[in-house]
Amino acid sequence: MKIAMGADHGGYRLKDVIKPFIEQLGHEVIDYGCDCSDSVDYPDYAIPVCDDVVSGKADRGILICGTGIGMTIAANKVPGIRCALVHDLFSAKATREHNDSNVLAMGERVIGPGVALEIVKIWLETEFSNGERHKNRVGKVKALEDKYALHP
Ligand SMILES: O=C(CO)[C@H](O)[C@H](O)[C@H](O)COP(=O)(O)O
Repeated sequence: MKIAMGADHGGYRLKDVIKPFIEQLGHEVIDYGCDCSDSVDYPDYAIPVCDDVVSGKADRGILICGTGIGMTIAANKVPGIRCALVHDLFSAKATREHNDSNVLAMGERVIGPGVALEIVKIWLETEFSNGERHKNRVGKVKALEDKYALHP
């Protein structure tokens, strides 16, 4: 798969640990930065990743900031994005099976690299469930994008 990645200054160190790990798993990474501790704004890094996922340039996205919360809020403003904030292994599997999440967010100030790498592996390798109830619920979430869409 092609995985788009982005981080702010609170998450770039974890991004730089996860990136080679994803490549070792056989995936291609599109890295939108950032790459140093200079203070930046998380929406500027969330949006290019989400744009790639929505357009199909990337299959999935991974976003990292200090808590993962800012990235999650920004990502879920983009129609077509289902971004899950995950800091445990159970949720990594469940959000793929139940929510068909296409973007994963994590907080470098919340979890260590060991857990983060396990989360990434599970999240990349778990398929969306075929269960009708999950498809129905994701469909209702998609319908919200039309209901609350801004009109030009
Ligand atoms: O958006 C966040 C918090 O919800 C991210 O964790 C940011 O990385 C964090 O706010 C950055 O904080 P800083 O004090 O500017 O380093």
